[in-house]
Amino acid sequence: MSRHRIVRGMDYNDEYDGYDDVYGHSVDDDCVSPTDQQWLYDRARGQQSMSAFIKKNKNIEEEAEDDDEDDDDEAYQKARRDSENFQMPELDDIAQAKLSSCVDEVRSVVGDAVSERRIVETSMRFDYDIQKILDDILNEETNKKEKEKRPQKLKLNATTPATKSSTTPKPTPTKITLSAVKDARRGFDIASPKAPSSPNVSGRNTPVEGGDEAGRGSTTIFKVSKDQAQRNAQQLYEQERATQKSHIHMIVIGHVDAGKSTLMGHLLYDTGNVSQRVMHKHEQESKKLGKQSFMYAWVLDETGEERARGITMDVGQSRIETKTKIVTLLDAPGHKDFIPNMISGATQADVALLVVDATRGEFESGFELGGQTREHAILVRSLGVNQLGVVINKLDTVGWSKERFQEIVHKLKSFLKQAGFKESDVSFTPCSGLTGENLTKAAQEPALKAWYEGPNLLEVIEHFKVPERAIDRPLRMSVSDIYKGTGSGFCISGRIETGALCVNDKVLVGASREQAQVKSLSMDELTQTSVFAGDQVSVTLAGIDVNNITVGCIICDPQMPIPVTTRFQCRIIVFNVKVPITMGYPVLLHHQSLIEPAVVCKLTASIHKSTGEVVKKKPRCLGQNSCALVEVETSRPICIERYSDFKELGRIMLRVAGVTIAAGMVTKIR
Ligand SMILES: Nc1nc2c(ncn2[C@@H]2O[C@H](COP(=O)(O)OP(=O)(O)OP(=O)(O)O)[C@@H](O)[C@H]2O)c(=O)[nH]1
Repeated sequence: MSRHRIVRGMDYNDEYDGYDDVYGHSVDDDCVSPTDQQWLYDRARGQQSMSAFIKKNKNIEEEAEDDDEDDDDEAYQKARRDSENFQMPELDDIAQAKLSSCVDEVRSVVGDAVSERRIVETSMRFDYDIQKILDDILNEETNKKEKEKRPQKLKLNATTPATKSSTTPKPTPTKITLSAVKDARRGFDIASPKAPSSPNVSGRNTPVEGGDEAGRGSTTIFKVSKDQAQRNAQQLYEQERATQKSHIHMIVIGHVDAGKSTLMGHLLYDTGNVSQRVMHKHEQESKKLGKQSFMYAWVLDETGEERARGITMDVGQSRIETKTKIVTLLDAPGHKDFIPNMISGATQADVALLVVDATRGEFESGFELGGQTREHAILVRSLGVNQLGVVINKLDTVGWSKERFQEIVHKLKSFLKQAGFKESDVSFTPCSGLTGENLTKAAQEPALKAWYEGPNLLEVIEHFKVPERAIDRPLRMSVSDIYKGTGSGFCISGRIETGALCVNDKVLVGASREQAQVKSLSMDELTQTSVFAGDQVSVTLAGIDVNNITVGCIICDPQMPIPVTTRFQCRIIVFNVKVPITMGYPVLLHHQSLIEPAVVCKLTASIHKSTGEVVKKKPRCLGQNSCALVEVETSRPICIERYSDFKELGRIMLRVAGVTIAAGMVTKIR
């Protein structure tokens, strides 16, 4: 009896409507089928693979673009640093050039502690005289008086005051050195956060009329403790974690029924992470329901509905310890209805295990006939996962056939290369999650032992490299869950993408820019005093209404806030579109755990996949397998980063009617 009776009972013609022309076509040994050409990147046709696309985008900032875009970029730089939707004044070309070089020069001295608006205003006021501008900015008292006297010449969006500084010693501009300025900045009397007039006033759940009134454009730099402001996160990390094992998050992906939960459940049991008593209970209970073959899957499929329906619906989480690592396992749902959950899980992952069912006909339906093997692999790669362990599972059903193993490896190798995985970062392991063959011990089954001498699954996991963590960057944490804690305040959970977070730290929450205080931190239910980039954590927050925080929002450093915007430019690769993308195309934007309705509001240019050169400015539409610069607009403000600034927060995915139509990287924030 199939575990997925209900799913299998579905009308797949309806279910996979829309996938026909993208997913489910074979990559043959030597050639790609004609329909695959629509979305796979065929080098033979002079087009670039996704790997090249992704590689290319790593240097996106350095790419030359057309003149219009250069102008836009100036605007972007300002908007990004100001962390608000600050509108640049309209100036003629010469004034614009003067202003730009002035802002850059001032910025190189004062760093990010001074708002963009402040620099622009001061630059214009002092007719681009650098010395006067620096003098003014670094002398708060003078600046304050000047500001009071002078009428507002620029039409600005936000109503909040610009950054204040009061106690900065007035340095002689000619003597300013970077270190001196840094010291001076530390002495700024940073304005305290303005208390919201009502808890809901600027909440993400309560969009406020007039956009910029919503507090997202605030230029206030919040006051934080000296300890928080001067913390050396890298040093703290080394002190606290030097003796601990490194930690990685591994997502387990693959087509529905490939055996992911069984494999992980068995692995957890074999590594001693599930007691015999619990396993016995699962065995007895699953037997009663005539579903004994799911007993290992039940370790991770914990909800009644998942067990009754026989499918994983949300990402199950558990952890194992290897000799050198702590590995958090994220068991993703395979069915296409739950891809949003799978995406949310994949955003937390460092590495992935792709499970395929070796059973004849089953591998083919997962890989070639509209299955999720392809989509999952492409999604995790687009989300930045570059190490992949492929598990050729259920090999017991084909008598441990070497030929079947090789056939599958061959087909997958070719596809994964085109999806952007480096050959050296991909491994293939024959296993049976049900029998436990080759999971934690070398192959025992004679038919497998006869031809396989490679690593078992645990060794594969052990050999994953730990990605570098951006610990010394400003704090960014994406919220994937919100729940009521045991004490006062409430809890959020999610991944620290960059930086560090300590108990008592002040943080800014999402697009509302409201401030909250960290009351407690925990990781795997253990209390912590500090957590770091790469950690999956629970945080108890105080000082903010629970209604003002939503899944998908970003928690950030009050002194280096994340940009908030409703419009950004991104470079996308189009996978599958029934109707070509035109201006006004409605999509669901996936960014970390955020799912937000959005519109493709501008088709800036079609670009060449290999060279990144503009092929056509302002194309009228984008078809399958095209690469383009587009602008996306959301109805509500969201927190987002440029890929070149924070690659962790600069990736997006566009989906329409349950189908992933494009993946991309944010290149500019408006
Ligand atoms: N013969 C055999 N059957 C297996 C193996 N692994 C899993 N199965 C069976 O395959 C079915 C599906 O297994 P699951 O572990 O639930 O599959 P899954 O990939 O987690 O399913 P979703 O998460 O819902 O996509 C169950 O009936 C399992 O007993 C295996 O190695 N060999």
